Amino acid sequence: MKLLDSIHSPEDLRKLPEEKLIALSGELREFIIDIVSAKEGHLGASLGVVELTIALHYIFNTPHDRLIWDVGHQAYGHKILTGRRTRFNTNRQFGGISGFPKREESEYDAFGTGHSSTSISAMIGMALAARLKGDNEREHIAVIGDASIASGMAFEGLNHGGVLDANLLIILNDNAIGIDPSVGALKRYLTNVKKGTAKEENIFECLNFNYSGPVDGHDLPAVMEALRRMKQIKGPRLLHLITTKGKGLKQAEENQIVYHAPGRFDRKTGELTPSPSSDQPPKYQDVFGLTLVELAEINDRIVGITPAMPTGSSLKYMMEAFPNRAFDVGIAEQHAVTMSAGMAAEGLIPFCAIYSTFLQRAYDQVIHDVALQDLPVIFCIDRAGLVGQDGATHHGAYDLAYLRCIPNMIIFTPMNETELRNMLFTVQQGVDHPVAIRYPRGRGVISGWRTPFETIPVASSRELVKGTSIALLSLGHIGNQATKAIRALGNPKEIGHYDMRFAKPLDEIRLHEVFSRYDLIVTLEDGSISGGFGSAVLEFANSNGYRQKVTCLGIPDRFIEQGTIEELQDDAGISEEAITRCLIQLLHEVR
Ligand SMILES: Cc1ncc(C[n+]2csc(CCOP(=O)(O)OP(=O)(O)O)c2C)c(N)n1
Ligand SMILES: CC(=O)[C@@H](O)[C@H](O)COP(=O)(O)O
Ligand SMILES: [Mg+2]
Repeated sequence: MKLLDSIHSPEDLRKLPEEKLIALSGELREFIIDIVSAKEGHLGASLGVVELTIALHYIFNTPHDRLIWDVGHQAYGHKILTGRRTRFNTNRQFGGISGFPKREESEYDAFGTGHSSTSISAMIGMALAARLKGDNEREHIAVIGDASIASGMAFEGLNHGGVLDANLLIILNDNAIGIDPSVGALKRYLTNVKKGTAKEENIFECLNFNYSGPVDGHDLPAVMEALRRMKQIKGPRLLHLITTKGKGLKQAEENQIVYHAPGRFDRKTGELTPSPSSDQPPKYQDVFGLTLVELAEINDRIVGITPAMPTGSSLKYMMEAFPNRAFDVGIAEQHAVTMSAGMAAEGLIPFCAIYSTFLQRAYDQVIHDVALQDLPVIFCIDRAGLVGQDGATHHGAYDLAYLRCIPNMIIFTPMNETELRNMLFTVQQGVDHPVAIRYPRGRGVISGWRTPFETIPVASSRELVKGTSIALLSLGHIGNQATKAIRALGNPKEIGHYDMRFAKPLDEIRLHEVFSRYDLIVTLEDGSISGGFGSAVLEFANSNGYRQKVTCLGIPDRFIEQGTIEELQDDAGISEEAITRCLIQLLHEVR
């Protein structure tokens, strides 16, 4: 029997003789590779903290001692050792366990994560709570990566934590990479610490943390010894571990960007499983990234900004082509937005590429620094809508609602690659307002997308099909599901379909036509119904005295968990089947 099979909780782990832990780390690594190779997920980060995970649960009294995993994509080993080994094959699947720590899933998941750099603040909150309850012994541990600790929120926590008389233990897991290589002055400083060439003063000691390290994070006895030493000390402490992302799988160590979340791969050779067909439409992110390079060639005022997602957003193409005009600022969404505002104030045309879910962190900057000054920052909002297996922390469900209420914003969402390309072309000609262009994770619908540029007038929509009594108004890529649903019903003459393109400003001329012609209206979007595009249409109808029934299809008022995008769209009621069901019902009403 394997050692791993005997561990159902950290209680079992703590009963193992210490000399067996190295063998256990080998088994844990193999188990993670086994499951992730078949079921997909985040690989490199979890492989890099196998020794640390075992040591933490062995030495500390979890779950009483609080353990928080920043971002949480490295917590697979933690999940497996804390009673979820037999369910780990459902990781990130619909109805299965989450790919991130989640309080409702286990008492060992002290705090839910997914977005980065929250662990230090959450840990401080828990430590202060313990102190107020008269417990000065409990330990509070935040495991945070080198890219995440460079974020503003982590610095806020360091600044506060350093003056507290509370049990705070930060484990800095330094592998010198985020998803893409880490950037910035802190990265440079940490590199110098590792080389032993850092200045005398240690940055963390200056902030009043008791610093220890750097320690080889794959030398299990050394990690155990360091943790035991830290346990003897009270107050704010930081242990600096050096690890290798992807440790234990050659390809993952050698190609850390790809093996961050590699998709399926051969468990034995490590080779990636090829995708079924090369003749697929392009990913929206690539249409954005490659089109931006074309536009930057003809317009030297264009600059590109990404907060730590050059590969995921495909801004990497512009970074390669124009290294002086494209910037990875690290995990710093707030800085990315305000820096873009500064650039726009100076007459540049900043394309700020940012995932919908991560833009949430820079909401005040969007309002206060961009919109209030009506600065023409172009937000290229990727991963809008349901994103799939990353689940509730990562869905881009709210951008339509949270942007629509901001004065001066123009919100465009393309139904296909050509519309995305043409809108990127349009805005660089000069729109004079902030613009949000939102598009989903995944592929578009057409292969020959590199068509000649055309301008898209602001607030213009497209009539796709004229009908007699039911108008379906769709926004963005999800409109393709509506096209399929209408086709599946045999293109009934009653149903008209419109690609509305703009959530703000609305194409009011079109809406007057639609409300004058049709008896029933359906709106369709891949964002929250509350406050989104459907709400905008209802506001229009209300303020113009139209009385038709308006059915709003979109993401309902609950958090959608993880699964394939198809499963989740069905769950939310916006899949092709769900749209078909809705249209059948409405056809009964009008026939
Ligand atoms: C606020 C926020 N921005 C961006 C991301 C996307 N993201 C997930 S992991 C990651 C890199 C994290 O790097 P690091 O902290 O060094 O951890 P490692 O993966 O190396 O363990 C990024 C940018 C995120 N999760 N949250
Ligand atoms: C953990 C995290 O936040 C990222 O790794 C995220 O999962 C990336 O998402 P994409 O795969 O859509 O780029
Ligand atoms: Mg890292």
